Amino acid sequence: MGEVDPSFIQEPEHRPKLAVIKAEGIPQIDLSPFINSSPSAVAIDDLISQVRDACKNWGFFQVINHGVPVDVREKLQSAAKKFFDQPLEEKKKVKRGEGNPFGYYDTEHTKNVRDWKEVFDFTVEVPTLMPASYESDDEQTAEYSNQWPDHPPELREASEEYVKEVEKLSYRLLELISMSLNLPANRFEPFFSKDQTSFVRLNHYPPCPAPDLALGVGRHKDAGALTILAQDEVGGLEVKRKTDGEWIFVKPTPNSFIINVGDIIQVWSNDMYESVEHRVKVNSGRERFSIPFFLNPAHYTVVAPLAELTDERNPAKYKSYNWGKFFVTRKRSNFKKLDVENIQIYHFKKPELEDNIVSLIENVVV
Ligand SMILES: O=C(O)CCC(=O)C(=O)O
Ligand SMILES: [Fe+2]
Repeated sequence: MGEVDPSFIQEPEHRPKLAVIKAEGIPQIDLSPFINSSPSAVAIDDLISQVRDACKNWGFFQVINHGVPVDVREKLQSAAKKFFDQPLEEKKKVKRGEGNPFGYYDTEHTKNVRDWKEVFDFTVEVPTLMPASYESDDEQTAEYSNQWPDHPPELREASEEYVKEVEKLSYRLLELISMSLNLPANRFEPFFSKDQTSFVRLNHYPPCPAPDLALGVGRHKDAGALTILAQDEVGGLEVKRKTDGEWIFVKPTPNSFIINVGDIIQVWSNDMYESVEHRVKVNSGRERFSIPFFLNPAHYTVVAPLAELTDERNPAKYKSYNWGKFFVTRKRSNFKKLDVENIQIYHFKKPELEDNIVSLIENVVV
């Protein structure tokens, strides 16, 4: 990417600190009791309570013994490196464009500042159905498929194998999260079993001559339900600690995955769990690779706090919204610098005072 163009420069208050804060990191959870075929009830209960604590306190956790074979992950990591090692003209042959949001690109903006990275996105469900536009009155849908490059030839198969394994893990995690909210294990399954809009991103962060000014990914929250991230040994991910807003470095642990709850789980849980801000630092010496799997529901999913988790004492904090429209609106702002803030779930937040008054009136009447 050469010199640091001004479009990459973060506002002073969002620039990264180069020193790493020594702190207790995000919790690590050993999933082996859940991956084993005959786990004890006590072990499962313990796991559920670890997941509950991690989701409440951090919104993030790291899992080990997760059941995804290490060779499946390594095959994709090495194919991804081969892909990004090619000259730009080669990568641009599978560039995302007006007609297809999946493929290669290097001009993503997060909060209107350009990210120091290049990515290759591919979708899980082929074809993936999505609203054709972000306009709320346009009901047309579009069908998207993947654009696989000729080189390296193994990228497609490595990607498809990886998805199969990580998707299984995502369902197990959803079950744990569901039980941690005192819901049946399969409560979330119908949102994903048909027409899911999940996708995988291969991230490449090249060495950056100004790691004090730019970020690999600017501060953001993931918009979907759940993210399962594989990071390499270089490190760079930072999570905003809920207790004090400090940015905490996520130390790479070999063969682990980093899990975070996204905005949709925040809304479903009516703020019991929070989708937490994170960002990626870059460095001047080493390139870094990471692979997030974004678990997203069908585009027609109407996202709202779950009825089981709300009542008159804890009324729904959000108005419902359409996932597909939210997603395409967010994507639009990620690819060009806009003058407006991109769409966020707090735009759907109900005014609390009004809620309280309504529930007070209801209580008086009843
Ligand atoms: O590369 C990473 O560690 C995280 C990337 C990320 O947060 C994202 O792509 O949403
Ligand atoms: Fe993210």
